[in-house]
Amino acid sequence: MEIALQGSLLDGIQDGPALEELGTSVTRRELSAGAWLDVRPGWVRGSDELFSRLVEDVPWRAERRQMYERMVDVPRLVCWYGEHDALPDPVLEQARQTLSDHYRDELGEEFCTAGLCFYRNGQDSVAWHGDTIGRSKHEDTMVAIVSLGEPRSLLLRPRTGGDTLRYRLGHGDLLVMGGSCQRTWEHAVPKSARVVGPRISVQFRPRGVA
Ligand SMILES: O=C(O)CCC(=O)C(=O)O
Ligand SMILES: [Fe+2]
Repeated sequence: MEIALQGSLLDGIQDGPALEELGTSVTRRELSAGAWLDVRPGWVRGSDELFSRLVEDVPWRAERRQMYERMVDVPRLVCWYGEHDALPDPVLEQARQTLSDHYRDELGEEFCTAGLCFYRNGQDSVAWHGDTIGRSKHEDTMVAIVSLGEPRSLLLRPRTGGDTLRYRLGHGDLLVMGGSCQRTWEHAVPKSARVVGPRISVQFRPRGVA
């Protein structure tokens, strides 16, 4: 009796990151042109510890890319996990599985890859783009983003012009871009002039979408 009680008490105050329920806690927002967003604030409980673990455990890489005739630093650190790579933390494995289960009927396939971005401070950013490398150039798909650490603004705007939407994402929030979102909308994480702490974004995508 005492032991059982202690066990259940320990469950309730269990340390360490874990996933909250997904189910009906996800709110959908229909956008124009067959695009939509699902949002689930605070999906990862204890997310600050997961953030710290990923800062340490992920082999972050600085990338450079050609911009006209110059090579420039990509303003964030990155790490890419393909479908056969072990993810750097069991909570991310669990997140990928839970997302696959939740969206399987609608998506018709699994989330496979994980792209990680580390925004070290307000100077790190990602410019306006859609994730249109691969099948997402022509097909509807989903990109699920888990945000850890300090909140940053994720902006979205329709390619045909229109108002920009702003979501402040951090501390375990989930946002899923779905439908035609990668083709018909663009997204960005702009630089911030304010002093902002670091954020990690984990993007889960189906095979052949980048
Ligand atoms: O930081 C984010 O959540 C977005 C990252 C992103 O759009 C990308 O890597 O394609
Ligand atoms: Fe993106």
